[in-house]
Amino acid sequence: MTITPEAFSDVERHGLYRAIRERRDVRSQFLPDPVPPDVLARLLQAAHHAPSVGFMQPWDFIVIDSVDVRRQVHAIFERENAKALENYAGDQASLYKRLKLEGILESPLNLCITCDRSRGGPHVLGRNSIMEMDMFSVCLAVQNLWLAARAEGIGVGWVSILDQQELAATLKLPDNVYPVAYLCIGYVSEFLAQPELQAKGWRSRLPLEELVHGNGWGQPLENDPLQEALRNLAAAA
Ligand SMILES: Cc1cc2c(cc1C)N(C[C@H](O)[C@H](O)[C@H](O)COP(=O)(O)O)c1[nH]c(=O)[nH]c(=O)c1N2
Repeated sequence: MTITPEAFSDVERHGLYRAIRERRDVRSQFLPDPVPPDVLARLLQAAHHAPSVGFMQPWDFIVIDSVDVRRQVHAIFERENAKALENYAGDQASLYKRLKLEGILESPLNLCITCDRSRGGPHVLGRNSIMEMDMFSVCLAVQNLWLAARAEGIGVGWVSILDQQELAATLKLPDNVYPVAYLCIGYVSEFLAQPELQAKGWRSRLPLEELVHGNGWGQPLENDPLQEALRNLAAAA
């Protein structure tokens, strides 16, 4: 069975681009309202429909609603965040201290998306040369869930300031299972119009036209109609 390749309607297309544009990493705006099971099931299904190397589907989803487990993860965050702060000095350190970088306890639900590196046996189609392809596949599942959540009005925040081994022990992961993404999930009071790190002056979005190269690193696209189209898009934004 196939599906005809006709384009999405304007409304559908705009909806997809809107979800991409208005998706945010949420830390500060979580509401305590629970995520209904049918909505969570849709988000998990969106994640499960991500592409994966050799159709490996290396992900598992650990749904964490226990406050006790979340407190343990939060304690790991606090230790790791204190270490991360040591990388900065002066004004940058003061700004780093003021950043809110997780919503582990404020969000009603945490979700860990893992990568089972041995799923489907040792030889995975497409993972023969680059072993990390299974991890990249899990990242695509994360992004699917993140975008679907935005369309449902639900915020997602990725917390990576965590010791991976301590997190794996807390979640009782087997040796072959790697915790790729620790996510905080819940309805929000608002979605910020721009990334929180940009709003707080940490870092800004880079101009897309400076990141598009022609035929090799650093090769210009000058006079290329694509360069022109990129500039037009930036001007319209
Ligand atoms: C792999 C990975 C890991 C992290 C993140 C993202 C990704 C992709 N981000 C969120 C990140 O800061 C955010 O995506 C950017 O600042 C851009 O903002 P928007 O996602 O567009 O709102 C993130 N944010 C945070 O507050 N604490 C964290 O530990 C992390 N870790």
